[in-house]
Amino acid sequence: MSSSVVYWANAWSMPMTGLQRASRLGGLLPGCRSWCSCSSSRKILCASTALPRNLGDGLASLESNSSNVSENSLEGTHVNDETNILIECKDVHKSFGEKQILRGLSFKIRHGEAVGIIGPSGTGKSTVLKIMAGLLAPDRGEVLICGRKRHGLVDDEEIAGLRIGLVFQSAALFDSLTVRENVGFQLYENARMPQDKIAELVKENLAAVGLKGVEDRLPSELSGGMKKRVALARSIIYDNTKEIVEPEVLLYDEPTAGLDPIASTVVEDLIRSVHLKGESTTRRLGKIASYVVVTHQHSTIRRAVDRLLFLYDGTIVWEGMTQEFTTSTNPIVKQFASGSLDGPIKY
Ligand SMILES: Nc1ncnc2c1ncn2[C@@H]1O[C@H](COP(=O)(O)OP(=O)(O)OP(=O)(O)O)[C@@H](O)[C@H]1O
Repeated sequence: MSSSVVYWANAWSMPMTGLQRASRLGGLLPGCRSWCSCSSSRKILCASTALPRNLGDGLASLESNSSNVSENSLEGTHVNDETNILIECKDVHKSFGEKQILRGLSFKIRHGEAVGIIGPSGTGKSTVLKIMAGLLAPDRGEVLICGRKRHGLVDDEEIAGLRIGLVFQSAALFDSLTVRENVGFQLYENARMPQDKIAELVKENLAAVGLKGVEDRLPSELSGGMKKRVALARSIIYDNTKEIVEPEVLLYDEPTAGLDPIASTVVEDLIRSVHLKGESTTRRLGKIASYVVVTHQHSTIRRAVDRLLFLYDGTIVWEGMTQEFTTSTNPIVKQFASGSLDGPIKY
């Protein structure tokens, strides 16, 4: 058996064949699904014992980690660390029919990073997340997971030791299941835990997203914001009785879209709080080693991520630390940050 786990949280658009396939593979997540083609003796194969870096603390090395970034588009501090790369997209191309969406996209997500992907609507941000999660295959270029090329999609047996979760914009809860069953679905399906222990974990994870006493409700009895938080609880719950759990990269697609400012703050802080910053994956099991957030919201950019990738016209046209975003002189970034109609971005 492979030791790989690639898990996909909260996907709502999975075709039935995929669901059935996931079930066969033994790890179906709720609305999410889990491809657990793994044995119980899974090992951390790519967890770094190095502490995640505090990216805001003056790491001075500059690095162009994106071959298509223009000369002046790398700003500020970047990590020149080739040993801690969890996911790498290399010269990725993707078209839908005649429409070319990605035209040679390259970037790296390192252990410990909190990365935002921003850019105008329709530029392919969600597509990038799906490619990273293994739900879509690039037409050209490659995706490396812990340095190993992914040949297939999510159930690629050769990917080992890194879980990749995708939290879709839509909460994608199972309508006929209670909140408890939705949040605990993965554990009810896969874990060898007593039901009361799972219920306890569900309660804890719901409390972490600011929800109490909703376990017995159906999704239809929740507001949109509550559903999003339930979906987040579902994406962070894990079997904490296991001795070793793979580190995980969580990919969030517009986690705060449609939320009021306070609910957005709750979600942004939650995204931060489940991150493994400052701790070793080997010590705190099952926590989020790195995460990537696609967002349009300024508050989410400010609160939830440290480094930004700006996607435009199929490539990363700018990358920098979050604080550099508003002061950048890059005309594309300037226009986007100010919301101006004048500039290189045409609608
Ligand atoms: N499965 C698909 N089939 C055909 N076209 C698609 C598919 N998925 C995405 N597209 C198209 O690819 C383009 C990029 O879509 P994507 O959702 O990745 O953009 P985005 O940057 O996330 O947009 P937004 O910010 O509006 O959410 C869009 O034009 C979209 O219509």
